[in-house]
Amino acid sequence: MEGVDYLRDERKKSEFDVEAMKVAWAGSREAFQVSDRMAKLVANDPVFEKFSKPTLGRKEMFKNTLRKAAYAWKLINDLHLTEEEAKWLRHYIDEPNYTDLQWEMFVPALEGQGSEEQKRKWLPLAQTMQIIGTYAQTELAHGSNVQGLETTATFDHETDQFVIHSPTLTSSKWWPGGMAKVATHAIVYARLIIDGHFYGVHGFIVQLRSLEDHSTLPGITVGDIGMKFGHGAYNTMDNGVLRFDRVRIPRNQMLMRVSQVTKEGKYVQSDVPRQLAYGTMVSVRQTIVSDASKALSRAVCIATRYSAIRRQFGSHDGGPETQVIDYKTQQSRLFPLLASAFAFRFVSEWLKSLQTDVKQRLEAKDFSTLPEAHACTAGLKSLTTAATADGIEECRKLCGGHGYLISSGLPELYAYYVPACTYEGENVVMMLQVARFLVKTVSEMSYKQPVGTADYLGRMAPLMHNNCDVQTAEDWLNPSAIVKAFETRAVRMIVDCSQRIAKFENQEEGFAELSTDLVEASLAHCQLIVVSTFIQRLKQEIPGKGVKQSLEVLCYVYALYLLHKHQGDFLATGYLTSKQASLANDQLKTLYSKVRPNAIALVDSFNHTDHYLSSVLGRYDGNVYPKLYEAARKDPLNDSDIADGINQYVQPILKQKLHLAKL
Ligand SMILES: CCCCCCCCCCCCCCCCCCCCCC(=O)SCCNC(=O)CCNC(=O)[C@H](O)C(C)(C)COP(=O)(O)OP(=O)(O)OC[C@H]1O[C@@H](n2cnc3c(N)ncnc32)[C@H](O)[C@@H]1OP(=O)(O)O
Ligand SMILES: Cc1cc2nc3c(=O)[nH]c(=O)nc-3n(C[C@H](O)[C@H](O)[C@H](O)COP(=O)(O)OP(=O)(O)OC[C@H]3O[C@@H](n4cnc5c(N)ncnc54)[C@H](O)[C@@H]3O)c2cc1C
Repeated sequence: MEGVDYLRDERKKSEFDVEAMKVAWAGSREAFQVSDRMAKLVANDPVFEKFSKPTLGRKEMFKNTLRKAAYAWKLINDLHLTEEEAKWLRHYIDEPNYTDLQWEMFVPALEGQGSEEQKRKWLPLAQTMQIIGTYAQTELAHGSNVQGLETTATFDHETDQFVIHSPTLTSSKWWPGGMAKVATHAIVYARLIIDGHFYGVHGFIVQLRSLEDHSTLPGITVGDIGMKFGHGAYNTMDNGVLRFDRVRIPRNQMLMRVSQVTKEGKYVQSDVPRQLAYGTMVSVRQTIVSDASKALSRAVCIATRYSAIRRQFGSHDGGPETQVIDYKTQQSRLFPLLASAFAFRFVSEWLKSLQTDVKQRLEAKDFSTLPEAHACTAGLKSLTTAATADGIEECRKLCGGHGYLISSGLPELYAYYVPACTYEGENVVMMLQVARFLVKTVSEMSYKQPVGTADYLGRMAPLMHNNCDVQTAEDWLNPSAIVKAFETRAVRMIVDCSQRIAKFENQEEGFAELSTDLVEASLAHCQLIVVSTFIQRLKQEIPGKGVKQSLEVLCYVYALYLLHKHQGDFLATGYLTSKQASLANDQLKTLYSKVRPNAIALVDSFNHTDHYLSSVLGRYDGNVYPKLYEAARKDPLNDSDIADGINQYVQPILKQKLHLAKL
C-alpha cells in the first residue's frame, strides 16, 4: 500500500459530514464559498506558483513578490472582487508584502484616526492604490513603549506646518513593512510639540516618495533593515528604516479624530479617549488571532496527514508497520493542536463580533467597553500566537526528519509565523495589559459590577470557596464542570495577585514585583475566554451529520489538555484534588481515541489546497514519497553531477599526495 491508499482508507473512517464541517470551520456557507473560490483561483494560476521561492536570492524574491502583488491587484479590479474576496486572495497568495500594510494598517489607521475631512481626502487615494502606505511607529530603540517614541512633530505657527524630525539615531523608524522600497506614504507616530510643550504621541500622514518617479523626497532617508529569520518566509517584505531631517507637512496631515491642533496652535482634546489613537493596533490584533487559526490549521493538516502515512515499528510477519498516528504519544502531541486550531477559529469569530460591537458603540460615543476590548484583543493575540508558534514547531517535530526539509512546508511556515509573537504588541507586554485590566476590575468591584468576559469576577465569593465535585472521568464531559474549573482557577489567581499587590505601599511597585504571576493569571483568564467561547459556539445550531459531536470532542480535548498542562495552577488554587486532575487526564486519553478515526477528515475540513499548504508531506492525495524524491531532484545542486566548486576546492584535496607523517 502507498500513502495514497492510506489516506483513502482514513477518509472512509470519518464519522461526520466533511462538507458540513467545512462550513462550520468557515463560519457560514457564504464564507466557505468565498474562501474556496479564492483558494482555487490562486492555486490554478501559474503566476502564483511558489515552489521556486526557496531557491531565489533576496532581490529576485522581492521582485517576484512585487510581480504577484501587481497581478493580484489587476485580478481584483478585472474580476471586480469584493473586499472580502480580495482579502482571501491576498491570504492565499501567501507571501508577506506591502499590501498587508496597506490594507491591514494604513487604511484602518486612516479610517479609525482620521477626521471626516481627512477620510474624504485620503481614503479614496489609498483604496485605489494611488498612494501606498505603511504604519511607521516602532523605532530603533522604542517599540513596546509607544509613549517613549523620540520622533518629533513640531508645530510651526508661521507656516501652519508640522516639522517631522528624527533627533537621534535611536529615533530612526525601524521595522515598518513595505517602507523600505514600496511605500509612498506613511502614518508616522511622533511626539507632538507646540510652543515647547509636549502633547504626547500622535499619527501624521507623511509622504516619503515621489508619485512621479518613486524617488525619496528631500529630507527623507529610507532603506531596508536587512534579511530576517528564515529564507523565504518574511524576506519578501521590505521592512524599513526611515529618518527625517526636518520634513515639513501641512497641519491638516496630523490625524485629527482624537485630538486636533488649530491654526492658532491650540491643542484640542476631543471627548474621545486618547487610547483610540491605538485603535489600529487593536483591530490588527483581532486579525492576528484569526491568522493564528489559519497558520496552526495549516501545520496540523500537514502533520496529521503525514502521521497517517508514516509507519514505524510494529511489523508482524512482514506486514506493514504501525502508522505513527496510532502511537498514543503522537496523538497526545497532535490532537490538542488540532483542537486548538478549532478553538482559535471560534474565538477569532467571537472577537470579530466583539470588535464590531465596540465600533458601533464608539460611533455612538459609548466608550464603556473599550478597556475590555483592549484586554481581549491583547490577551488573545498573545495566547493564540504563542500557542501557534509553538504548535508549528511541534508539528515539524511530529514529522520527524522530513519535517526539517523546506519541502515539508513547515520551516518556512514557522519562520513566517513566529514574529507574530512580537509584532503588534510583544506577547508578554500584552499579557501585562490584560493584568492591568483584571487588577483594576477587581479593585473597582465595590462600586462597579464586572461585565462581559470579566463577569465571573463578580461571582468571586462562591468561586473562592467552591470545590470541584467531579468523581469519575465521565463527569469531566460536562461543560459546566469545565467552565467552573477554569473560572475558579482564574479568579483565585487574579485575587491572589491583587491581594499581594495591595500590600505594597506603591501599587506600581507591587505590580512590577508580581508581574510573572500576573502574566500567568492573565493567561488563565484568556484560556477561560477561549474555552467558554468554544462551549458557547456548540450551543448554536451546527448542521451536518456528526459535526456537532465531533466538535464537542475537540472542545473537551482542548479544555482537558489545558487542564492537564496547567494542572499545577488548578491544584495550587485548591479547586481540584490530584485524583480529579488524574481523572481529567484519563478522560483526555479516551477522547484521543475518539478523535483518531476522524483525524484526516477533520484536517480535510480546513479545505486547504495543496498550493496553500506548499508541503510535500501534507499533500491531499498522500503521495508523499515519490513527490519528496521529485522535490529533492529539483534542487539546484542536482542540476549537474559535478557541482560548481568541486573541481576547484575538493579535487585538489583529493589529489594531493600527502603522507600522514607530514600532517
Ligand atoms: C511560508 C510563508 C507563509 C507566508 C504567509 C503570508 C500570509 C499573509 C497573510 C496576511 C495576513 C495579515 C495579518 C496581519 C499582519 C499585519 C502585519 C503585521 C505588521 C506588524 C505591525 C506592527 O507591529 S505595528 C507596531 C505595533 N506596536 C505595538 O503594538 C506597541 C505595543 N504597545 C502599546 O500598545 C502601548 O505602548 C501599551 C503597551 C498598551 C502601553 O500604552 P500606554 O503607555 O499609553 O498606556 P498604559 O499602559 O499606561 O495604559 C494607560 C491606559 O490605556 C489603556 N490602553 C492601553 N492601550 C489601549 C488600547 N489599545 N485600547 C484601549 N485602551 C488602552 C490601558 O488599559 C490603561 O487603562 P487604565 O488607565 O484604565 O488602566
Ligand atoms: C516582522 C516584523 C514586522 C513588524 N512590522 C512593523 C510595522 O509595520 N510597523 C511598526 O511600527 N512596527 C513593526 N514591527 C515592530 C514591532 O511592532 C515591535 O518589534 C514590537 O512592538 C515589540 O517591540 P520591541 O521590538 O521594542 O520589543 P521590546 O519591547 O524591546 O521587547 C524585548 C523584551 O523586553 C520585554 N519587555 C518589554 N517591555 C516590558 C515590560 N514593560 N515588562 C516586562 N517585559 C518587557 C519583552 O517581553 C521582550 O522579552 C515589526 C516587527 C517585526 C518582527
